[in-house]
Amino acid sequence: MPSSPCAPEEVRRVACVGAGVIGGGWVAHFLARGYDVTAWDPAPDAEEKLRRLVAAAWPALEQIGLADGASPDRLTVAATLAEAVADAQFVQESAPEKLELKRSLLAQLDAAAPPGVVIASSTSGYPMTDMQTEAADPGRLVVGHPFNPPYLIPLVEVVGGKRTDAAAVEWASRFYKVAGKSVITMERELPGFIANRLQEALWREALHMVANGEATVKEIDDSITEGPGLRWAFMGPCLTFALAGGDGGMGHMLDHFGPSLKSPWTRLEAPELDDTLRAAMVEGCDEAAGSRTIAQLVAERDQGVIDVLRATGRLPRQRTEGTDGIAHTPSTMGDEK
Ligand SMILES: NC(=O)C1=CN([C@@H]2O[C@H](COP(=O)(O)OP(=O)(O)OC[C@H]3O[C@@H](n4cnc5c(N)ncnc54)[C@H](O)[C@@H]3O)[C@@H](O)[C@H]2O)C=CC1
Ligand SMILES: C[N+](C)(C)CC(=O)CC(=O)[O-]
Repeated sequence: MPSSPCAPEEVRRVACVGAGVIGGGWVAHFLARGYDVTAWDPAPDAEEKLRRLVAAAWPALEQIGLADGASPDRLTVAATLAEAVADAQFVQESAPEKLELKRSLLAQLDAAAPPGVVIASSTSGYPMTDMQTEAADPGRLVVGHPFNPPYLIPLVEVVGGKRTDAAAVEWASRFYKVAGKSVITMERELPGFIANRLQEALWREALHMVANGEATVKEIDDSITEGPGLRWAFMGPCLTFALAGGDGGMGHMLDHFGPSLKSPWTRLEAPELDDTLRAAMVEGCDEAAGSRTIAQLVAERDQGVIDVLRATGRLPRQRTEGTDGIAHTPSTMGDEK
């Protein structure tokens, strides 16, 4: 692979390919961090939806602090994929989670983007080794797995495939940090990466409980938001459980509770996602949402994440009032740029 044409700190132009929930979220994030963003999405109504998503996210982004010069006006929606990436200095792909589509799209992006520019996929679980098979220069393809919404949740998991150049992984990790993200750079490929492997374990058990009538959607959600979720925002599951061992820490915790690992609390197989389970999950979520629309829930979630980031010291607690009446808080989530 030719080396990247610029240092991560010098990037000014980012291309986002695929502009749905996650691609749109990336667009909002990069705009808020002061980049020029070009997006492309083949759906006929993509531009309208994208601009709506950015407008809905912007108040939250203003709250956490915009980079100098950041503006939704710095978004260009390109007519073609080639136009979108023609002068990009970094490309984020967020197309649907279909392996064949990813393979062919990444090959097209590789053919169209300037030589050496790093191309990252938002995939939720495919190893890059499986996606980079058709690209002429697989060395510059990495996974950059975000969390929804990418404009508020700091984590990105970065990992290359067997044919990825180590320099591309290093470059992408550095770039995301400069762009305000919190990065885990994985040494080796793992389907589902780290966080989704953990989330899927929880999710699988939730589906089992609903399928078996053991718990409702609301009980499952409350059990996390009123319970362990409060701890997980600032202390992970391992350290949290070390405290369950009292002064004896993790050692005592394992001696005491280790045998329960063999109890039937965990079920290794995923449940069949049949029509009945699908309907139960949809109905349960509708009930939990009550009269709140998706747009209202998104705003509620965004405010909740900001409050948690602030409460846990990852954003300044004090806000200053700008002359326009908008709270401008310098974000600590992008302090490397
Ligand atoms: N939804 C989520 O919570 C998360 C999703 N991801 C990953 O992000 C990626 C995108 O997922 P979502 O945004 O949820 O899907 P989505 O369905 O909301 O958006 C996908 C977009 O891709 C567009 N598209 C279709 N064919 C395309 C092509 N050939 N080239 C470019 N764009 C194309 C669609 O028009 C659509 O706007 C997937 O790889 C997914 O696994 C990662 C983290 C979280
Ligand atoms: C549901 N999902 C597997 C696509 C979720 C993710 O990949 C990450 C997230 O946002 O939790």
